[in-house]
Amino acid sequence: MTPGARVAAAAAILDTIREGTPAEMALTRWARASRFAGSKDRAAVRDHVFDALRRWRSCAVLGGGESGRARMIGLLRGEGTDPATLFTGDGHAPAPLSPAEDAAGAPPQGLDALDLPDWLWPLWQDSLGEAAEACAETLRHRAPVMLRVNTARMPREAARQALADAGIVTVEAAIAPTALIVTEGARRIAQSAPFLEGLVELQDGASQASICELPDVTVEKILDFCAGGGGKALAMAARFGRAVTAHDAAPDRMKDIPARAARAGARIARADMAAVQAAAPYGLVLTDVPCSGSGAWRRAPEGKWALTAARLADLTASQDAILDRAAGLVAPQGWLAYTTCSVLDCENRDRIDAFLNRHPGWSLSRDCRWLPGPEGDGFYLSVLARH
Ligand SMILES: C[S@@+](CC[C@H](N)C(=O)[O-])C[C@H]1O[C@@H](n2cnc3c(N)ncnc32)[C@H](O)[C@@H]1O
Repeated sequence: MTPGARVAAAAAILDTIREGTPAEMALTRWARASRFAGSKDRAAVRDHVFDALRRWRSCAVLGGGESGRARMIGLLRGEGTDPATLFTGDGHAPAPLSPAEDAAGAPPQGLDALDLPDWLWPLWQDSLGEAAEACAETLRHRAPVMLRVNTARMPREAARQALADAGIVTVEAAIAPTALIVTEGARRIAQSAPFLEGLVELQDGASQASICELPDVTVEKILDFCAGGGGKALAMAARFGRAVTAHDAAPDRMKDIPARAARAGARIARADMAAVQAAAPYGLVLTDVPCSGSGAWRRAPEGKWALTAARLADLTASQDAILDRAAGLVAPQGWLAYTTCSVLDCENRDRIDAFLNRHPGWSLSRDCRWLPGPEGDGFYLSVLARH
C-alpha cells in the first residue's frame, strides 16, 4: 500500500469507530477484508488510527470536522505534514482536499489542545496540580514498548544481549531494575527466543516498579486477587522466587496464565473464591483493581473518551468493595497492596483514606505514584499493613 492508501484506510476505520465499533474490532475487520495489506501496512494503519484516537479532539479542530477524513487531515497537520502530499487522489490515496477543506481547521486551544474531555479537567487538575498539562500532553503520544526481564532466570544485561541476538535492541530503564525499553525490533518480540523461553515478558515500566516496591515476604503465602492475564502474578513470582495464587472474578481472563507461567518457570496456581478462602490467610494480597486506566491512555486511548462521571463512580465503588473483600484474606501482620493504572486521586489515595476510615487496625505503609513518561505509564501503589 502507498502511504496515501494507508491514510485512506485509517480514515475509513475511524469512521466505523465513530459509529461505535471498538478500535481493535474495526482494525481486525479491515485487515480481514484487506488481504492485500502486508504486515507493515497493517502496522502503519494501526499507528494512524491510534494516533488519531489519542488526539481525537485536536485532530477534529485541526482538520475542520468530525469525520475520519477530517481527523486524518488534522492528524497530518498536527504532525507538520501538508495533507496535500498524501491526499492526491492517485491510486487508492484519498481525494485531494477541496477548497473548503483547505480553508477549514484552526489551531486547537485549551482542552482541545490537551485532548482531554471537558468534564474531567477539574478532577485532572486537582489530582495532578502543576503536572496536569504536561501529563495530558504525554498521553497524546505513543507509549514506549517495555519488557520485564525475568531476573529469576537471567540478569538484565544478559537478557539484553539475548534480545540483541534476536534483532531486538533495548536500553536499560532506571524506573525498575528489571525494565528494558525496546528501541528497535519491537515487532519481533513475540516470535523471539528470549520471549518464547520466558526470559522476558511485555510489561510496562511502572507496573514493574510497583512490584519492586512491595514489602519483602519470605515464608507467607502470596495472593494476586485481580490477576487478569497474570502480569503482576508473574512479576511477583520472579521477585519473591515463590509460588503465587492467582484469582480473578472473571476466570476466563486468567486463561493464558498456565502457558505464561510455564515459559517463565513460575509456580502460579489459579484459584476460585472458595479455594482462595480455604487457603487464607495470606501474608501479601495484591489487588490490581479495575480502574479508568487514565495513566495508560497512551496504550488504550479509547478509554479517555469512553469514561464518564457515572462510570468513574461505579469504578470507585467496586474498588472499595474489592479492598474490603481482600482485606479479610490478609494474615495478622500481613500486607494488602492496592494498585491502579490511574493518576486520579479519587481512584488512588482517596480510596485508601476511605479504607483506613472503614478499617481500624490497618495503617498505610507505602504510597507511590508514577506519572506517565518515557519509562512507563501513570500508576499508583499503596501498601497497607495489618496490625
Ligand atoms: C487491572 S485488571 C488486572 C490486570 C492484571 N493484574 C495484570 O497485571 O495483567 C483488573 C482485573 O480485576 C478483575 N476483577 C474485577 N472485579 C473483581 C473482583 N470483585 N474480584 C476479583 N477480581 C476482579 C477483572 O476481571 C480484571 O481482570
